[in-house]
Amino acid sequence: MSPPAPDILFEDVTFGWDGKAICQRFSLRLRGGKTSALLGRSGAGKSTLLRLAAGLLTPQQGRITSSLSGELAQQIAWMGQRDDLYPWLSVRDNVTLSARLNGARPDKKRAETLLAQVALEGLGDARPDALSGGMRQRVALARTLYQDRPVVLMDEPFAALDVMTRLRLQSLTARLLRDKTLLLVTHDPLEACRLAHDIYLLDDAPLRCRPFPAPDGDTPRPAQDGAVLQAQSQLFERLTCD
Ligand SMILES: Nc1ncnc2c1ncn2[C@@H]1O[C@H](COP(=O)(O)OP(=O)(O)OP(=O)(O)O)[C@@H](O)[C@H]1O
Repeated sequence: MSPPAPDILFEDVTFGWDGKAICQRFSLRLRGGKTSALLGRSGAGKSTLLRLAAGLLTPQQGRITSSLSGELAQQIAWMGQRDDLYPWLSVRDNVTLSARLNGARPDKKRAETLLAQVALEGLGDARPDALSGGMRQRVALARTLYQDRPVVLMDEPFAALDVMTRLRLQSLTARLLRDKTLLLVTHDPLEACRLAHDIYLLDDAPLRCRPFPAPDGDTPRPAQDGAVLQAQSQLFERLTCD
């Protein structure tokens, strides 16, 4: 059995680009096994925070740790706005890419099971170019699940999709990543209100984090639910008025 998904702790993290501070003594605890959404103005520093958590950038001060023992970077899977599928590999080989990169034997059966879970059954031999944008993002989701990491970082994963595809993928993501610690950067207040247990608004650099009350209830919350729509409109107001 996998260990429970860990809390992620940002402690007094300071980081800047070219002398411009993005965060100064920034602290935040992400609850293990829950989805936290980060929203804020473009350029506030949301992606920088994700990259710090992933170990792609190093804090100039402070630290980012997991409540599980071991290195946080090894506990993380990443999914971004672009699917980054390799066009010369089949869909199945894209899903099992992490095994190839680690010199492990790709588990084709598991890849097929995951493709079925994202409703792409039988498409393992297809090339990514033959798929729609929504299908490609579902392959990217299967690739993320294949890594079976307890923490998933998502940077605007559905931003490039049409609204109906986006809603479907949000629901699928919430179901398939239910037990993970998920940190989701999004510009979409509805996405945050449907998927997140904890919502944070980020002020411009140097970052300050303000909690916003997420609607009650299990995720994915229905997009047409009254409480979800009300929270979405309040969140939209906070984002546009601040
Ligand atoms: N590689 C880099 N070199 C220098 N500055 C950078 C680099 N990457 C990001 N920045 C700067 O850091 C700031 C925060 O960028 P970041 O991408 O984290 O913001 P964001 O909140 O994710 O924005 P968006 O919502 O538009 O994606 C911006 O001013 C950006 O120009």
